[in-house]
Amino acid sequence: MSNPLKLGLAGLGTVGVSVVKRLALLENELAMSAGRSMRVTAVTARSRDKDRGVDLSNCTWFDDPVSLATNDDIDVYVELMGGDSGAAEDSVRAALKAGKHVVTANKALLAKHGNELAKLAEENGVQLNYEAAVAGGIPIIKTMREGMASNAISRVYGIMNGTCNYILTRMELEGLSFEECLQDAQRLGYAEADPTFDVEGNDTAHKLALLTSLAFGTQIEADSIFLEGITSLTTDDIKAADELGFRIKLLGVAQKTDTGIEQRVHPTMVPKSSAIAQISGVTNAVAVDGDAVGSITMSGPGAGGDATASAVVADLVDVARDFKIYPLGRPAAELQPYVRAKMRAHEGGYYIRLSVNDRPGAFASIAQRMAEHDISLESIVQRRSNGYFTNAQSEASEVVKPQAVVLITYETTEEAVRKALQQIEEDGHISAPPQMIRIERL
Ligand SMILES: NC(=O)C1=CN([C@@H]2O[C@H](COP(=O)(O)OP(=O)(O)OC[C@H]3O[C@@H](n4cnc5c(N)ncnc54)[C@H](OP(=O)(O)O)[C@@H]3O)[C@@H](O)[C@H]2O)C=CC1
Ligand SMILES: N[C@@H](CCO)C(=O)O
Repeated sequence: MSNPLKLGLAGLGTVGVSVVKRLALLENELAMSAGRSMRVTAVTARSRDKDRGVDLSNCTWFDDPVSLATNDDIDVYVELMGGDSGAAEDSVRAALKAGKHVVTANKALLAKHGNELAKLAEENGVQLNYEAAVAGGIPIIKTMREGMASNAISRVYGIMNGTCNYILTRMELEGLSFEECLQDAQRLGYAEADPTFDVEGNDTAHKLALLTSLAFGTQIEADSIFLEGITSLTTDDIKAADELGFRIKLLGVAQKTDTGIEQRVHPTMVPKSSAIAQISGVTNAVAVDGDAVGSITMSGPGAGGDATASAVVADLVDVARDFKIYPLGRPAAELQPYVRAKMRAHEGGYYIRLSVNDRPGAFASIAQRMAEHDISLESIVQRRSNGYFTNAQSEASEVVKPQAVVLITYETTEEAVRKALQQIEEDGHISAPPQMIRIERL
């Protein structure tokens, strides 16, 4: 057997510690399948004194990630700190330039700098592996980059953030508040260091940006992604979706259209009977449509120490086996420029919740605005609220009853819906900004 593969590990948090444990637990099995043993020889984190619950006594401690990344005594730099700049960026760049293989779970870094980092890895003849960066334990990078290499891919979509799916599932099934669910997701190690990245959709966008590049052979272009998170969703929306036969999921979708590639991340209503609606808790699911295979869907744990460590260690096994592949599936110089499809041209059904002031003519006016933009309504659900309030725009003495009205549209365009809603707001018949959720009949 060859010499051990020496690993320098930066980051000893949820994922880093799970990687150390998994390497120790499966030491012999991994050595057999990889053809050589793997050993963590050097580590870094912010705090040297913290008890991590793992034995690091044989590892050299580094205060500085860049020094670790470039140290002569490591073969692979394993970056598990997170962040799209600073220590993560500097150390990964330094490692690649120093001829070290890099394994990382850092989708934020790759979404921002992936094109350059892939090029740097190629120039230095080393691997840049990042299976853990997308959908945790699901081997979606390998599936798309290797297993589906002979397919022309037309669409990739899915639930790619465990924290959001965990929150939405518990809000729906247990009626818990958003904050309670988020705190639990943080306690369980699912959320990002800054959880706004999860709930505002950025984390899904980072992952989608990587899958888009693999799917269409284009440069990574995360800044062009249409982005809406789950923070504006209310329990009323979740209940209304349920009553109408839908479930709300945060989806990332990338698909080819006539005008370019659409990349979007937003809460989506999916029919309860669809496969994606059955994905609950921290589980992720990614579906890929290819011309030869039709549609392939993979589901599995999208976050958490063990699941993510599974992907990190698989990447390490690839390095140990000396498996070579272009990080983005083709030479970085051959990636095509990304051409963005306009979100306003997006076609689909829409859920619209309006808080309508119950005055004569309000409903007729709303229906008229919809008709003016050729929007056909599949259903209208009207619910009287328990309370009354005084409408600021009405006479001081006038008391109006707000009514929650939910409209479900047939297929229409984003442009039409946005224009109609803008006019409805200007008409003054609603007491709060409209809620709009896209429907995907998967
Ligand atoms: N948690 C998950 O389920 C998943 C996470 N990821 C990604 O994996 C990476 C790590 O995530 P996770 O383990 O959850 O994060 P944690 O916050 O749990 O751990 C981060 C670790 O990095 C160390 N660290 C942070 N900044 C520095 C720095 N400047 N110098 C040295 N060490 C530093 C921290 O040190 P200290 O402990 O001393 O503070 C900590 O040990 C991120 O990129 C994340 O997006 C990917 C998939 C799933
Ligand atoms: N915070 C991320 C971790 C996995 O990438 C999530 O919840 O999905």
